[in-house]
Amino acid sequence: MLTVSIGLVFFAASLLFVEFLKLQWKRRQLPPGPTPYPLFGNLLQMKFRIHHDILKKSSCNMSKLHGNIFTLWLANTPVVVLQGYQAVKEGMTAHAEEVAGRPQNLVNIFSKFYETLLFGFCVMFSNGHLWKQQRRFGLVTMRRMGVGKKDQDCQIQEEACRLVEYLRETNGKPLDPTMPIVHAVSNVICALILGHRFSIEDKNFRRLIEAFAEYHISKISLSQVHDQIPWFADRFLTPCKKTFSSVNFMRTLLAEEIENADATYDKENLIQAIFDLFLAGTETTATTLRWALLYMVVYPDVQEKVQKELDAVLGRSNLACYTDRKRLPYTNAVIHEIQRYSNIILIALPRQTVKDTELLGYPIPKNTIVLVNIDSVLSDPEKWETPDQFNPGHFLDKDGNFVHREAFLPFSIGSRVCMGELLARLELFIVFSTLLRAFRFTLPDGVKEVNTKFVFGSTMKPPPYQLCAIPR
Ligand code: HEM
Repeated sequence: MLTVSIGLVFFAASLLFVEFLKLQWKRRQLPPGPTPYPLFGNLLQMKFRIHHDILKKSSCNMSKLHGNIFTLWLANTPVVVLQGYQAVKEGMTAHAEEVAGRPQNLVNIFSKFYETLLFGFCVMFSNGHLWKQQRRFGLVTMRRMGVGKKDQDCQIQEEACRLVEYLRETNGKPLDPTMPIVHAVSNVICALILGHRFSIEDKNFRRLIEAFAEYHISKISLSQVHDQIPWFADRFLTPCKKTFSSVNFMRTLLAEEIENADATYDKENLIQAIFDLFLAGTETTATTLRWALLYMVVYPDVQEKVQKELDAVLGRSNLACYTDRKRLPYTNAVIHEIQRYSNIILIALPRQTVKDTELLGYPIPKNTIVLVNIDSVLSDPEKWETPDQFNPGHFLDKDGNFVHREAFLPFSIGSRVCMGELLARLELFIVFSTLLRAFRFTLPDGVKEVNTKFVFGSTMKPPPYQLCAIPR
């Protein structure tokens, strides 16, 4: 009996050893990185989590050890990580088309669950012709609907003014600004792509927003259960059922909207394009605006300076337009610093090489996953004077003029750069300026300290907080 056990242990150890050698052979041409082990790759070193703290610490250490491009193994899948401005810029632009894919087999990095939810052709995760078609369609739709034109300013101004009205009704009492901000941002997208806004009381609108929130909080653990036993999850797991029912509701509502608009486009394609813009465009912008208000209560001197500049340049009555940013260098710098410092997307959506290519001198085979560490760019010590401090001075010269910084890449870079960058910039500028002209934001009485440590998720959100909007 003992001999059989020893034999089995020896056999298993030999298998593991062969696997170990195979792994070392496979990694010989890839960028360097920590030694991967059979079955787990580097997951043991990463404590089985792609968590920010771990990634920040380990990627800093790894870039010190291995340079600004290194390979991590998630089980037996190699993932090449680009770290810091120089590596990200070069890696994403030198052969932009060759790193423009998304991992086809999302099971490896996300899950079958998400693939099912996204119906396989969401612009964010599609590839090749389908991606090009969806991306072009989305961009043309946004342009046709006026993004970047004067009309778009008016739509955003209208939402900003309604947000002001809503906050005014609170009479300076403490409130969590999350829902009013989400309503405002969602209505900008509705007005843009559906041609009308919704009243906050509208049942469908409320359900639509809840459905998107439901979608965003669907957990990785949930997806893993769904992947293993889909029939069970679909029938008996309430969060799973809720997520799918939310997605179905969203798509049905969008289908009805298109029906009413008598559209002549390919219906499925159009639903997906609208869905994408909603999915990618609401949470990101709303989360940034929530950080913006939080930083204003944490840094009241910055808030006061913005308000002084807004009063001096725009007076008390004019509405803020996007072109005004040129006359408002301090306000513009503060908005940029809010985006840099809040850094809501630590790592861009995963990329995949679509053919054999080269990244920073290393040959990278087709179908290799590439991660762009945006966090490491927005806090690159070689590019920012005080990377770990909230400092609007990062975007100002010594005379107080606004300066563009090449390492400001919150929307990523390359062929798959954020499609909604312009819309997001418009929204952030107009909503932020309108709110700061109307209110002084303060902490509720008795609250002396605020937690600014982000909550890890699909975007890095501020922890729930309350503030008072005191009319100016
Ligand atoms: C503050 C707000 C926003 C931030 C920080 C942000 C950031 C990003 C980032 C980092 C990516 C990944 C790019 C890559 O893979 O390299 C992305 C992709 C994308 N974003 Fe945004 N985004 C914002 C707002 C928006 C808005 C308002 C929209 C649309 C209305 C939008 C639509 C998209 C789409 C469709 C993609 C996928 C592009 C593709 O795969 O080709 N985003 N965004």
